[in-house]
Amino acid sequence: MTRKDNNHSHQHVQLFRLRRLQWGVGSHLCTTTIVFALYLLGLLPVAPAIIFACSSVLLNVLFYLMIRSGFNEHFNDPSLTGLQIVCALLPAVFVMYFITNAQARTVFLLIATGTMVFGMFSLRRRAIRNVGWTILASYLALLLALQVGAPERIDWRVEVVVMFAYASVIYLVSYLGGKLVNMRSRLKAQNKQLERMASLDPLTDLPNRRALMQTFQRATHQADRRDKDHESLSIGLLDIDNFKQINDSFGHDIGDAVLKKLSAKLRRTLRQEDFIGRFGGEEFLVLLPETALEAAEATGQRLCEATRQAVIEELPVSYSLSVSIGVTEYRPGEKIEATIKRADRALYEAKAGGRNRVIAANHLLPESGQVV
Ligand SMILES: Nc1nc2c(ncn2[C@@H]2O[C@H](COP(=O)(O)OP(=O)(O)OP(=O)(O)O)[C@@H](O)[C@H]2O)c(=O)[nH]1
Repeated sequence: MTRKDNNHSHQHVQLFRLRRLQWGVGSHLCTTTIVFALYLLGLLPVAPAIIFACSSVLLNVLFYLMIRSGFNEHFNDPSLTGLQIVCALLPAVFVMYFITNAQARTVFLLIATGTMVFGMFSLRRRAIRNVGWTILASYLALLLALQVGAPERIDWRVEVVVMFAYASVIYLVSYLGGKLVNMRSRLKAQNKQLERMASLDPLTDLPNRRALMQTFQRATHQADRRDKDHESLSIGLLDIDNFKQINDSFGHDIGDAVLKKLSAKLRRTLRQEDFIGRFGGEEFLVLLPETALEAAEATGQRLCEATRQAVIEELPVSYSLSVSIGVTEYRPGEKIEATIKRADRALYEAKAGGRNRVIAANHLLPESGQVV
């Protein structure tokens, strides 16, 4: 993955976190509505209701700024889910203190459970459980505060049952959350493997034709954008010479081993930023970004030399392995199939000219009345 791809996916993750913050805002709005409903019902004085609404707004603005500025990256959980849930507890516990009806108080435990369930999608099992225990501990602290400030508002027998029920809910949610986390990481690993399988050639471990075409297409977009600075992009179509003969004389397994070992050797011969993949059979496509035709021809020569020098134990020492290569430069705006076709024609010339060589498709040389 290039640095640009990394940046792109990082921005994507941050955007996703911001979008998830909207859920938090939604839940705050919902709780604020309940708080004001309790006020209208005469179960809560107006001052705590207003303080609750203000602190909700403040918290959400704070979290928004933290994600927007990238400060969230300094946290163990950059999505800040656990922190958001725990911070949302403070105004809730504060407002609960002033609610005169015990039954109305438990509504907040219900909302807190909802937020915990929400945490199941991004928190690990332990973190979910910790959030749950924090909620329960806050509730207990509230009851103790009430015991001191307004003991007539609590019935400890009922509260013990409530807390026991809530502890069971915490256990259940964290258990299910753990299962969900496992499922998610298994799915992620399987997706990665599927992606790998869909883009790699199983024999040579090089990118397959599909991946090659995608990368080539992307490279042409970049070359088209940079056209003003004359950034070139060249390709080479490489074919092992007389490969059928290797199969026929030494067997298909030896043919496979040659493909495998030569692929690795070719990959090592190229620069880090170059790209090589198996185009099909014994044919390979090489993508050479920021490379003009002359330099591409020189790279082709290096690949030819590397093939001649390749030590493949499965072949007799006397066997001289060689490749033929057709290189060409991508012309801004053209279809990749047209570039490949030109490289293929150059490759055909290389084969016809005696193999074990590089032929560059010269832009100006007409062939059968066509410009190649
Ligand atoms: N062992 C092995 N052989 C393969 C594989 N894919 C294609 N081939 C063989 O590669 C050979 C290609 O033969 P041809 O197209 O005649 O080309 P060539 O013998 O290399 O001759 P030139 O290209 O003209 O030099 C065929 O015999 C295919 O069966 C593979 O994965 N493993």
